[in-house]
Amino acid sequence: MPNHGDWQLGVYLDGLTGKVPEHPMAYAELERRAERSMPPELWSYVAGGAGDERTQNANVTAFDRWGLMPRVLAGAAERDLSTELFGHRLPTPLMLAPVGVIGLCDLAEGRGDLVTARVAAATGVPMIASTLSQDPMEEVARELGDTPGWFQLYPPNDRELTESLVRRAEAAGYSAIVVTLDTLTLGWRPRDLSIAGFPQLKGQCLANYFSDPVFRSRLAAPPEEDPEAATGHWAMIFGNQRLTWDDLAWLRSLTSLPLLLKGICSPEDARRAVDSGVDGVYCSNHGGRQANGGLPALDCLPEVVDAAGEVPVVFDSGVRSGPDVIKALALGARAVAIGRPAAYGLAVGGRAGLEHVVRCLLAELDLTLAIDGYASTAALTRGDLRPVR
Ligand SMILES: Cc1cc2nc3c(=O)[nH]c(=O)nc-3n(C[C@H](O)[C@H](O)[C@H](O)COP(=O)(O)O)c2cc1C
Ligand SMILES: CC(C)CC(=O)C(=O)O
Repeated sequence: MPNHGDWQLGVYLDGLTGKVPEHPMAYAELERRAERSMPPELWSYVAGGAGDERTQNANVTAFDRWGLMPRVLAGAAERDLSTELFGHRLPTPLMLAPVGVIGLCDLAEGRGDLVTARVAAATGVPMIASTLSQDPMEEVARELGDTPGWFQLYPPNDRELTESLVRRAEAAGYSAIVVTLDTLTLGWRPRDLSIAGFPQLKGQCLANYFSDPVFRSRLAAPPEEDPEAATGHWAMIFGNQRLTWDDLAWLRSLTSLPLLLKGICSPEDARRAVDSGVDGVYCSNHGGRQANGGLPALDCLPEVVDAAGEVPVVFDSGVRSGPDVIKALALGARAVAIGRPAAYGLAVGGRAGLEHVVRCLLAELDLTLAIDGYASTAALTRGDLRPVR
């Protein structure tokens, strides 16, 4: 596993003379380039959010309301970016959030799930592999090398299939299961609904279902012979709106791997999750893709952290820069994940593009700590932030 020295300042500057592909990119430029590179239906699907996207935008601007207090002469010549999660010491607190259709964001070959895993292996930044993928989870896991991978589970409304997906994730070597609970049905996404982006895309990211023995046993003909019927069956089983807290004991009993619940924004839910025996709480509003009119995820983070107590909290939604990562950590997250920035990096430059996004983000994170006098990401606290007036 690469040590965190890889993205320390010196190497970053080396990067400017050739190691980092092209030049460091601010998020706005990355987004512009991604829009130019991606087919319109894929761009709409990835960039879009729920309703008029106010919550999605508020996720991003929420970070502007906090500022890191700069300190001087603080002994931050060497920085420790590492964090610990479920017995793994990770070189940095950054993670790659699960993104269904990340496969298609690899515009050259459509193998984005595998490419993302290779970038995870090269950078030591863990990947959370989505249930919705172009390539089966077993093949994705093989690309991860020594870097931990977590499997994100959309629990279908078929318990036997849910169990089968979890068993496969365990056998493939994933080291945690993340159950996403904010997408038990799809959100109101006008960009998708108007140009029918997602319906065209979804058939291409069902490899985990089509390769599953339980899923296959539900079909009259194998997916290779009748993909339309298989996709239709998937549409029937994907949504699981009847899932409640009563099902949590069953979900918990499915695995002895660390279990996280993703989509938690309310402190009551965080408390309930902890009481139900989960190992981690994943505070996220799905990047504003599911419900509009809600709170920015960052605003929910401190209360979720307080409610979770000793249980670690992972955060995503709106993270666009190194300083954003610092703010989420200071508000109590143990690790911080990116969704759209990773998808855009892949779209703009394939493997090199995604690696560039990851390395730029980590370099900016490290450089900001160096300048503002913080020697350790794990030691950041809320007291290091002030509200911006
Ligand atoms: C195109 C796209 C597909 C996504 N697919 C999944 C998914 O399959 N499972 C999941 O739990 N979250 C999914 N998410 C949500 C991300 O995991 C994450 O919560 C979100 O992207 C974070 O916000 P950000 O994009 O502002 O970084 C998806 C997000 C995007 C943009
Ligand atoms: C198929 C979808 C549910 C994938 C997803 O989580 C998303 O588009 O946000």
